[in-house]
Amino acid sequence: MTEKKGYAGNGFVHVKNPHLALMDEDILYHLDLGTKTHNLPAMFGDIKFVCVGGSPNRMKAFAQFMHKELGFEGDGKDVKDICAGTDRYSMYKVGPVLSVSHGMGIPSISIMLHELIKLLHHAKCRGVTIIRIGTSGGLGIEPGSVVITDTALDSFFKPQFEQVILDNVVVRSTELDKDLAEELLNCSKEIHDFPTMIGHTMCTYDFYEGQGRLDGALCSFSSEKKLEYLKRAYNAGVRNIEMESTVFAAMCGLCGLKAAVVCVTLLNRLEGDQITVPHEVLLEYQRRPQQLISIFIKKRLGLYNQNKLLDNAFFFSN
Ligand SMILES: O=P(O)(O)O[C@@H]1C[C@H](O)[C@@H](CO)O1
Ligand SMILES: O=c1cc[nH]c(=O)[nH]1
Repeated sequence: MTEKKGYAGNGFVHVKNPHLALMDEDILYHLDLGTKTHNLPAMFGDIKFVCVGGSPNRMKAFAQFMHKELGFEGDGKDVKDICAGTDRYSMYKVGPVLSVSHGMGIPSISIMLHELIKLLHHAKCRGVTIIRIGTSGGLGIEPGSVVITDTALDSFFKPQFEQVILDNVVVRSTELDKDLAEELLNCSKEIHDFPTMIGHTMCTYDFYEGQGRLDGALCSFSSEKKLEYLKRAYNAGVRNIEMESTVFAAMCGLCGLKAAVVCVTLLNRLEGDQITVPHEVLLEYQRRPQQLISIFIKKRLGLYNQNKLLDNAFFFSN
């Protein structure tokens, strides 16, 4: 069974669940938010950009970076974790930007996305763009390159995500918004410090065996088999490998959210498995997608003027 994409005609976020309308209260358990305990439209109604990524520290750093980039007063160091009541995910709001962590892998991001999408729906948000800013393993490209995903592929190089629902397998499309990917690539032309490209991203259920690594606790294949698989992936158009893009693309597509995946590559998987770059270099790599997204957001808000910020602080309130 294949499910059809959502239609985002009116710009609202679609929740495709008839049971929700019958519920008196919706508790977003893993976010420690709820429709009766929080005024979600007042708290989140102005959100236009949602950025998600695996690590809570990265998403806090991104919020602090956006605080500075959008010209808010102060250093943003005291930005509050809205989900501090739970240690599952972290969430920060900076004007129209929401920065949320999702943990590692498909099950973790999927739980976060169910609750985040309902949150945007309850808050009556319109015209939201959602971007995953992550890390990945590169295929045949220079480490530190940034890949903007056009289509997320599964481990068989298919553009689909298989969701098990009860005892059925439902196949969902993993295509992302092509215009958004092009817009992001255009923004990357403002940055000259690292290469950025559009390519397919392979999404796996595991970092080790699932990504053809020889250095896990378990490995049953040869170095030749690994390279043969990774080269086939490269020939299928895959330029990087990570662990969330298929379910992210599928869920956002069905709920009418314009979505993009922008990941930096930490290594070239055709040359090795272990991530050997020093910690400071890793931190600098992780900032690359953030730099790109900051330009994109500022351009969308009309605040980007040849690298000079307009005096925009008074536009926003936290
Ligand atoms: O957003 P992050 O950097 O967590 O994405 C990738 C995919 C996995 O979650 C993780 C593996 O190291 O990094
Ligand atoms: O190789 C890598 C690096 C980061 N994240 C992944 O999923 N794989």
